[in-house]
Amino acid sequence: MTAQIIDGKAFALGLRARVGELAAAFRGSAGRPAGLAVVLVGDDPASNVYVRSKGKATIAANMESFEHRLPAETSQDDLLALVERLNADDRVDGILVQLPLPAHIDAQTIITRISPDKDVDGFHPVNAGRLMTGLPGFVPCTPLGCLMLLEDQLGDLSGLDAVVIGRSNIVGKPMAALLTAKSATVTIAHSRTRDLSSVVRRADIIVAAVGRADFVKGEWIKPGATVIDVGINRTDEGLVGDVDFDGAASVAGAITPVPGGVGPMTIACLLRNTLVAAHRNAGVALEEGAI
Ligand SMILES: Nc1nc2c(c(=O)[nH]1)N[C@@H](CN(C=O)c1ccc(C(=O)N[C@@H](CCC(=O)O)C(=O)O)cc1)CN2
Repeated sequence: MTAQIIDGKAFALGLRARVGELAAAFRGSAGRPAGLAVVLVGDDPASNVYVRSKGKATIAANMESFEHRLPAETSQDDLLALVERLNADDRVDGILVQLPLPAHIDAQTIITRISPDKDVDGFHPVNAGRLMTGLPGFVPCTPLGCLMLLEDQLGDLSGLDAVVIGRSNIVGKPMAALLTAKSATVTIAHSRTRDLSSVVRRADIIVAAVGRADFVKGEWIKPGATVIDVGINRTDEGLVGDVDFDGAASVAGAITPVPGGVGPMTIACLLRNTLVAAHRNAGVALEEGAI
């Protein structure tokens, strides 16, 4: 193996500690803690674990956690009514509805009802528009975490060739927007991309977010490239990413592992976004570049 392993777990712990210190200071100046409401509908086992981790991480970061666990048969109208109550609750700075939702609920309808100023997931169309136009807003946590790891690894990204594999609203599209804003030359590849291996071979940065185990092969990777693996695929061999790790690690310059790479950054960035939301909502200044 030649690649350096990018330790997302360690980076996330550092970020969480910084957010925790700033959240304690916020509590002092605002006279209340920053608050995050997390809503889980149903009993998906992985979602259940993520929601529990988010609650624990919120409390450990000196913030208040409001957890709402609703039965799988909750109606869309009842969920919308809860979102409206959370929008109006001054103790709540950030609202997150855990995805996926049960099939009878339209996720986009729910996301669009969250106040954009409490949308710490950054999924609301207003925040997507702010990201595209360079206005301050909330950036989805997973791509924000990927960007932090990339900048920590490579420094200035300008002029680098980046390929984002996957075009979801949650990862692929915001990731491409973030890399574009950093002046990388960005290609979004997807299931209809012709000759994907050649497209990937040009890239200095590869972000794989396809949701298919071991999809990206080592032979596709340019020697020395930086590989960010967003995939979390549960297989008989355990948890694996979208990148064939062993193949890629023998050619890449640096690579994120699964687990322990991008995943932990998602929750750390959620806490970061909640802290930013709390400062904005309470009118308390947060020093530029503090986190
Ligand atoms: N409303 C949202 N729903 C979902 C999001 C999201 O950002 N907002 N992202 C994912 C799930 N997710 C957080 O919600 C998440 C996924 C993975 C991890 C993580 O730390 N993964 C570990 C492995 C943990 C495991 O064994 O499963 C790792 O990669 O090291 C944290 C959060 C979908 N839904």
